[in-house]
Amino acid sequence: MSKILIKNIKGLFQTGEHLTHFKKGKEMDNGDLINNAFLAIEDDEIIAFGKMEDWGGITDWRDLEVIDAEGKYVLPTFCDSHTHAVFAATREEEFEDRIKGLSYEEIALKGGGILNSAARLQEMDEDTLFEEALKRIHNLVEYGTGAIEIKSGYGLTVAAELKMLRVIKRLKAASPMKIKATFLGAHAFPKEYKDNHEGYMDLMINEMLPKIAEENLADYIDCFCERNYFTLEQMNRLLEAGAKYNLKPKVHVNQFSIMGGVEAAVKYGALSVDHLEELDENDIEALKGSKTMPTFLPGCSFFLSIPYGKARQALAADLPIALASDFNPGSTPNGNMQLITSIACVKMNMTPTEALNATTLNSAYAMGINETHGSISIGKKANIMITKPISSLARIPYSYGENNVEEVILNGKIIKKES
Ligand SMILES: N=CN[C@@H](CCC(=O)O)C(=O)O
Ligand SMILES: [Zn+2]
Repeated sequence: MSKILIKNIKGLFQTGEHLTHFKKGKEMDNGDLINNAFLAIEDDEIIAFGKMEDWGGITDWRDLEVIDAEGKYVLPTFCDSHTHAVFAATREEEFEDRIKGLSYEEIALKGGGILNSAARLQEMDEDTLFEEALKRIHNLVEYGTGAIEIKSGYGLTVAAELKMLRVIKRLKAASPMKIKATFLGAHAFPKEYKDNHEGYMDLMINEMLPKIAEENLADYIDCFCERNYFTLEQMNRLLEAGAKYNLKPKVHVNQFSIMGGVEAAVKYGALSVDHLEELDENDIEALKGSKTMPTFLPGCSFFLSIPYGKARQALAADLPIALASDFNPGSTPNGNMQLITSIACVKMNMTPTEALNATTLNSAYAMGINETHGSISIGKKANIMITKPISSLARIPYSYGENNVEEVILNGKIIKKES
């Protein structure tokens, strides 16, 4: 049995035994912070926490590892509920094209973008793809990410989509991170189906989905519902097909245009609706009282110079908000969740506490792991990060681009830094 006691914690964030599934509206500015706290871990679970003065003492000190966190904060690790972290190559050439004036949509229409990534991924063998993705996500642990959702969608053929999902399945087994897999065959229409969209829909529904279900390769289903990509009707058809295999939706909607995707996704019981750079009253009404988590991706807005989500409007309507990185080689080549909190504070006027709630408890909900992750609660997984000595929690979003995390514990084990 392994035991860790973290003592003298300057502030223990997101604590509680009976936390609701997520925080919404005004609740999001409450961090449930305990000052001068302790946290006790046994094996992979949190077994006790509270104020230092209430620490009853541990009677059995054998094999107990004590960490003194004087001047440091302890938080649940980030849950990154939206990424495309399995890919074959970066896309700097498109970055330069955009600097010279082409838009993301124009590059895609020329055959770049997602189709560019798909061509590269189709050529790469499964082992190389796996090894590179493992290194890539492991690098994120140092920045405090303890759970990650990863999508397919750079395959776009039966073989390549299955290859991507098998890689994600292998990552689940190889990484200490909690990983969820999402099938995103409906990321873009492949070139061969340019003039036969229904043919590609049939391919996904009749060939990809049954094989994915047979090998148990996906937890969720996604669709990029957007002009020049998938229509509302196509998304509905796909989500209905996914439901037959118990795949809950988590969808890309409202990145560039509003097509009714939010309302439809809520109707199909989506766990989250992601992007939302565009959001109208109708969308907000549809989300009110629903079980669907509105998820903003501020890193994408930053990198593509497109609007930021209207977080304040959503919070004023008493909605919850999750934030995720959207880590991918095209629109967001960075998975640092601390940076995501910075952009959310600076560009979306979220408070540091709101941003930290949105990247822990609420994003855990948005990837379906809130029963075990996303807060400091007894019985939850011991997935925590210890900051460097810092003046306040606001320092995390404030010092944008800096790594304020000193140590990460996943499943009760201290993660060693790569040398
Ligand atoms: N918008 C759709 N998918 C990704 C970008 C994919 C890419 O450009 O490779 C996103 O969420 O931003
Ligand atoms: Zn995405």
